[in-house]
Amino acid sequence: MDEFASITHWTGRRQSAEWQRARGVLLGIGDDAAAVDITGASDGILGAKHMVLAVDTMVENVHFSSETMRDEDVGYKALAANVSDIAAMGGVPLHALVSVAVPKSYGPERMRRLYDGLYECAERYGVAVIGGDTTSSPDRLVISVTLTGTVEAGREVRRSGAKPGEGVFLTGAVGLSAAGLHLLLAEAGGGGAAGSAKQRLQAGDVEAGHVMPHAEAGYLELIQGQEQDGERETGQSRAALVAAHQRPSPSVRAGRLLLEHGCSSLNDVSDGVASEAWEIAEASGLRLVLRESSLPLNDALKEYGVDASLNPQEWMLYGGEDYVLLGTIAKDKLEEVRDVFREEGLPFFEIGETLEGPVGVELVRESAQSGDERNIPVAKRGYNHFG
Ligand SMILES: Nc1ncnc2c1ncn2[C@@H]1O[C@H](COP(=O)(O)OP(=O)(O)O)[C@@H](O)[C@H]1O
Ligand SMILES: Cc1ncc(C[n+]2csc(CCOP(=O)(O)OP(=O)(O)O)c2C)c(N)n1
Ligand SMILES: [Mg+2]
Repeated sequence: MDEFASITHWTGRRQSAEWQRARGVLLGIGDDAAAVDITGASDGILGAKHMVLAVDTMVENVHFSSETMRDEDVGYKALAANVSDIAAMGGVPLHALVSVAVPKSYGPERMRRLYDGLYECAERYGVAVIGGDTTSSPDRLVISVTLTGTVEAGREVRRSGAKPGEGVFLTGAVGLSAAGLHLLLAEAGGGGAAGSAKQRLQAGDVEAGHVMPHAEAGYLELIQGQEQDGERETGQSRAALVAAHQRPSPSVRAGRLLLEHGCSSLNDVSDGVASEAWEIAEASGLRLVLRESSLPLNDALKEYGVDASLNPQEWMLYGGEDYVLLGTIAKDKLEEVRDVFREEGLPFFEIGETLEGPVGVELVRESAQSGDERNIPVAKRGYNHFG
């Protein structure tokens, strides 16, 4: 199959012209460039709007491998990671351009499966696929997605908008994706150690009083002693962790609600809560204090951590690829937001607060015995491609 036939094989007859027109698409795949009219898009935005744009790339053996992701998952997640960036601006995702560099080992059927997953995500979030680029690759698959979205003019939610004295929240569970990756690599054999290498602390972190590594006492023992909430089917936890890794659910609806209710900053959790919290703290010039007992410890994560004798807090703070939103909002707005999220059946976890500088991120740990509290500095680290 030549290049053009391949593109048609992957993308042809996936989205009707009518469906795309509702997203403002005037001209889709097939010409030198696509043409769109964002003012004509039915995106639910009334009045003046601005465009928000994001791009994210996934590289085989960096972001995924044949052991961790099926081809469908790669396509799904490549788009989902971008959808999450648009959600983190409070925006509505609209148009995607997809660039792929394809090795010989990926025949037409594998690429078609990749696009099955990509279009599944596109349908779920209402994204029109309007173009892309195709090249060969000597060795590994690379997929890069560029996504547009819209947001009420001048209302995009930035990282820099947090103010001292606000609440800090998460729109979903964290740590599951990293635990899912650990599990998949461990099951693949031999990869478990390699997979957790990134999750180990550098020696210096412990002396510096940073959050303890998996082997250290405290959190793991604490949660080991806790009751599990009810019986869990074997495999249920595994499925939850694997799904979180392979099929993230970006918080678009949550982002829209948060914008509407005047949240002051948002960041999506791609590199880990610690890293994203540091980005908000630095951009906004304040201290961000998280409460250890308020971090949402998911049952499946807890169970896997206990089984693997690894501290799930490591995954929660430093794992990444959760694609939920971390943000801040004035405390007097918390109650209405809490209610709205409950009504819509969306998770909303209040995990800390912002204080006046110096810039940094801390974790308040309460002693189980004495009830004493101490603040532990949270290391500024997360997934780093050049680390
Ligand atoms: N991987 C892809 N996924 C989706 N659309 C693609 C992809 N590659 C190319 N396209 C689209 O197919 C059409 C033809 O692409 P191409 O032959 O690369 O055009 P050109 O030679 O003008 O760059 C364009 O509309 C382009 O946006
Ligand atoms: C096989 C494999 N090894 C390691 C990882 C872990 N990993 C790769 S990239 C990444 C962070 C997110 O990627 P990035 O490109 O930094 O996303 P961005 O911040 O640009 O959205 C993580 C945790 C993985 N997903 N798969
Ligand atoms: Mg990026």
